[in-house]
Amino acid sequence: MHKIFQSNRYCINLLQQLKGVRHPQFTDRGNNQKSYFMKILIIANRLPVKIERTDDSFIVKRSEGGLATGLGSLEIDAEMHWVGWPGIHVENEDEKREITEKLAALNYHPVFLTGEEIETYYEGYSNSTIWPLCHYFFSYVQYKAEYWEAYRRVNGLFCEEALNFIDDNDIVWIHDYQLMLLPKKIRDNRPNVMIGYFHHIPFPSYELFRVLPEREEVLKGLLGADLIGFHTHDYMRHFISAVYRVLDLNCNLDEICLQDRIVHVDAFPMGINYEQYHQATSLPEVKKISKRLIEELGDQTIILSVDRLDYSKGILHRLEGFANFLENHPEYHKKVSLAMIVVPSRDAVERYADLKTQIDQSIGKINGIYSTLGWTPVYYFYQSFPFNELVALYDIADIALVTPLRDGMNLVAKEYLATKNRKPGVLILSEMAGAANELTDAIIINPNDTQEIESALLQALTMPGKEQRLRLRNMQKRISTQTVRKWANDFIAELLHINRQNNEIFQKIVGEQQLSQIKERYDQATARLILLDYDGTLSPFTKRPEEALPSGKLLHLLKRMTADKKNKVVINSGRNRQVLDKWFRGIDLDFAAEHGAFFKENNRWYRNVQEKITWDEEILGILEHTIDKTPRSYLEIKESTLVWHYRNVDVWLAELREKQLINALMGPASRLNLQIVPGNKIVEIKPPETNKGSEVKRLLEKGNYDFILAIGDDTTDEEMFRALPPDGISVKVGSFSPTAKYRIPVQSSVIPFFENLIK
Ligand SMILES: O=P(O)(O)OC[C@H]1O[C@H](O[C@H]2O[C@H](CO)[C@@H](O)[C@H](O)[C@H]2O)[C@H](O)[C@@H](O)[C@@H]1O
Ligand SMILES: O=c1ccn([C@@H]2O[C@H](COP(=O)(O)OP(=O)(O)O)[C@@H](O)[C@H]2O)c(=O)[nH]1
Repeated sequence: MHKIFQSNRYCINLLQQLKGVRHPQFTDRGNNQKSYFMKILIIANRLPVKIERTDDSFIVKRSEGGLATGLGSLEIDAEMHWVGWPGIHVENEDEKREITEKLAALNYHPVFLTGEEIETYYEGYSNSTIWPLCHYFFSYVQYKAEYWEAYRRVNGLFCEEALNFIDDNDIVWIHDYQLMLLPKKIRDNRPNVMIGYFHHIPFPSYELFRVLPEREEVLKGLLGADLIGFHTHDYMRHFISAVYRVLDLNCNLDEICLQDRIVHVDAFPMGINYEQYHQATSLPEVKKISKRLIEELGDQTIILSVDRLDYSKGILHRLEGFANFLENHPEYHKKVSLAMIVVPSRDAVERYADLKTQIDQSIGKINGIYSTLGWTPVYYFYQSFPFNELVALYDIADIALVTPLRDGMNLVAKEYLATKNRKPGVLILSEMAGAANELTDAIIINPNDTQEIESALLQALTMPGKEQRLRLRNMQKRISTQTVRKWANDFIAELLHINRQNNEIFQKIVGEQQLSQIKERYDQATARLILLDYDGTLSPFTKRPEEALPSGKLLHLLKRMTADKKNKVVINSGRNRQVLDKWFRGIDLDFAAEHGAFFKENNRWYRNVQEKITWDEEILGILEHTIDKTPRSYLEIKESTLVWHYRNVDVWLAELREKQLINALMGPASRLNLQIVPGNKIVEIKPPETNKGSEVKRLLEKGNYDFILAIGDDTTDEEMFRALPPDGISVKVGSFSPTAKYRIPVQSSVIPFFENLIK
């Protein structure tokens, strides 16, 4: 029984092959690391520093956030540089110079922003357009031409500064939504460097992303990277969906095929420095603060929440849930308090300033109603806490209440769990945080349902110690292995792997050197066999197959090729006999039609398959049903094959229907000994005996050639490439082929290639 499921996913095949061969890990590279690259350049909106102005100077303090810690622990021997905004507004040139010199000692390179740029690029496009869009706050999105202009301009400033430090072989790792145009800008200037981009916030569904007027430029900007990382598979999926819908690019699962390289997309959930938090409760300073807090709070149960002031964090929903809880559970009055840390953030953005007022009012109301002389229901801190104080709060808190309406990851949830060393605690976590994907032993809530917050609080307050410890252990197991160090190392390892893979693939592109090698062999040959696929190779892919008529230029080329008596030129196509005869009338070509089911030699057609097939009712029924459910798809009935075409169907729907169709056809196809072949925007049902390769084999048995060249763009052409002898020349048109020796990235280069060859 012949049943072959060929994948049309060249890139995946290739990836699998290459993965089988070698998957470089840092340790693989032994002592040769320096030959791979010399520097890693991190570019993020903010430098990991705090700069304080003194009377006559500046003090620069490193601020080791999660990112800096992770990158600091990269298992890679390379010089590390950072480019970013120093977080301080300075206009005076002498002051800028002084700060630049101080930062240079740390390998940090500042991009200074003017007041106007902070307003339009940072508060504007970054935090009033992209941030609300990515966090599903559609009605908060503000479009202003000057925001977009500034965003572009400032991305350009980051690029200019970064270019001062980038050499070929360097790694550039760009972070976050403030710099989405930067990967392309750097690629345009330094085509050979490895570029990674990590998106720290959610990437919204296409339906939301599409509203962005600059969606195309933003996506193209990101595609300058070789690797694009997200916290979760959902964000990754949304991004790929936006790419194929907005840019109409060829995407194969986690790969986006561009003309000159593949961009990979993957999920890398960011972790924390687990040990730092886990050991923190043994620090004398932390112990002291914890003790003081316990004394001050008495034996109250403490619910803790920690976030930047941001509408995405669901602070008002949390307060409403807590207020409901107090109203409905008076038995917990004087026994439970909510300690709420709200770190000031982006307060020049109107929405943030408004939210601050609403939070103040809500807390005022709750405390006004329920406070007693000895009990404050909500302790509210509108300030940032240093590490020791924060971990002391994590340590003493019985419950962490994390309720974002959307959050890229949420590191606070992980930090709370990691700190839990001395005594257990319960995490209540919103399902809308990226962290919820990993922390499945938390009490997961939908923060929009304030009743659910209320019942989660009750569940947490009554959870037996044994269950708390079990849940905690499970989650600590995960976060202690998926650390920020692993996150950074995984990302860079993948970037190196992709770079190597892209280099291997792209060595095959037919450039001047490759052309002259092929031409030399062509010129020396005495008997040549030239096998040509038609659609997508000799003719561009059109909306309707009947529109893909040969151009005058092509017909002229074929006449010249066939005029040379040393050439046997065969069009090896999936098209039927009638079309080939009609389109190439008067040219001395041979044909193979319907994937080798028929062939024409010396002006006569022969068949390799039985008489015209009467198609089985069940198969026709399945196809009909698929067409009914898939607008703009249609069936082509040929003499020996049935083809379901879906080139005009939405990509997502087509993918779904393709899978469903193949599943449904499997039974009848195996009963009737038919082969199902997925191709480029088609699924073909055909007898298994013939394919484009069987036709090549037949031709090779009959003739003796000293130059054999096959060219094609589709999966079905792989059979043709595989059937060539070892010295045969296989040329893939378009994206990658696991088999072909050469590649011509675009169809429009095919005719010029042959014109040069026969010149
Ligand atoms: O620089 P700011 O405007 O003050 O904002 C602070 C950072 O907030 C965002 O954090 C995100 O990254 C975290 C780590 O990946 C993730 O856990 C969180 O869910 C995200 O919201 C933002 O992405 C950063 O660029 C800001 O610097
Ligand atoms: O007073 C505070 C409150 C928070 N954080 C840190 O701020 C980060 C917040 O990260 P998260 O991913 O939770 O949210 P983001 O603010 O990045 O959206 C965490 O690492 C916290 O430890 C801090 O240093 N001091």
